[in-house]
Amino acid sequence: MQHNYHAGFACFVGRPNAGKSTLTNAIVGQKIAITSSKPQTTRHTVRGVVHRPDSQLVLVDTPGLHRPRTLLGERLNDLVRATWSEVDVIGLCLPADEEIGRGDRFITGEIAALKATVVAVVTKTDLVDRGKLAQRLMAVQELGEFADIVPVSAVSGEQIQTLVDVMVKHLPQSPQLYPDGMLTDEPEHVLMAELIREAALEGVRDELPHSIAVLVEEVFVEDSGLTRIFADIYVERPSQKAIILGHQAGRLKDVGTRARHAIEDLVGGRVYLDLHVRVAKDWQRDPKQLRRLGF
Ligand SMILES: Nc1nc2c(ncn2[C@@H]2O[C@H](COP(=O)(O)OP(=O)(O)OP(=O)(O)O)[C@@H](O)[C@H]2O)c(=O)[nH]1
Repeated sequence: MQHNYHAGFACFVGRPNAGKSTLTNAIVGQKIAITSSKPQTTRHTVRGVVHRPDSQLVLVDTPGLHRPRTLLGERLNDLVRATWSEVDVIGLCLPADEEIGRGDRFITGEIAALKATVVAVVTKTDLVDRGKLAQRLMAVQELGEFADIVPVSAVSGEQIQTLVDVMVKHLPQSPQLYPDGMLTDEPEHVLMAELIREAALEGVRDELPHSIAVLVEEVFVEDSGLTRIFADIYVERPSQKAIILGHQAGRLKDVGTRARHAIEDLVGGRVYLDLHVRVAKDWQRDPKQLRRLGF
């Protein structure tokens, strides 16, 4: 483990419209906010990873907290608290152009009990003048105990790097959590795998009904913006491999082109797709293989 390397999870919370999503995008600085219509299997959706030489800040999405009115509401809130309790740093977003309200006080109270370090983030500072901002900062100071209070504007970019510095400062010492250059994890991988699987099945659906699975091994976003994806298409038998490959692997080439276009639409940039077809004998009956393939 690299000495003095810090890494951990952080999320932004706050009432609706507080500027959480805009702030996340400003920090990560790339189009990575891919929303899957499928229910998430992981508790966190990683929205982005900020890589620095000595640290890694992993920004996750967490569901919003609501005033519980029903038992279901309480259960949901328990889930939210469980999720929140897994992050190291929470950025509480409070818009500079609005008074602190009951919703803000409620959320502040809820997160105060967690182990996470809470940083108050006064958002949308470009919408107020200095006098108003000073007033708001004082009101925030009275709202609760915060490790830091950072005013930012996601629109002008002001103080965004300072906020990252502050959040990183509160991360625990830890080995690197994600490979260099990786910006998102599972949900995006799952979506990419699904697009590749769709392309691979096109035209041969009747021949290969359920015997094909796709595993995205690695995704790297290069500085140039090119996304490199390494994925394996798994089939059960060599005869099925031959179908996927086609004559002189010509069919696989088409599959790759179709999948690449679909993924380029998804990530909003250029994609290099490296596809391999592998035979994993009877993977559907092997729990270990199934788990590996995400089932
Ligand atoms: N002027 C200005 N507007 C901002 C800033 N950040 C966010 N906004 C605007 O505020 C509105 C809400 O921003 P979001 O990022 O969607 O807020 P959110 O907290 O994710 O909202 P919910 O998804 O409803 O919880 C949007 O119209 C943004 O364009 C900022 O720094 N400056």
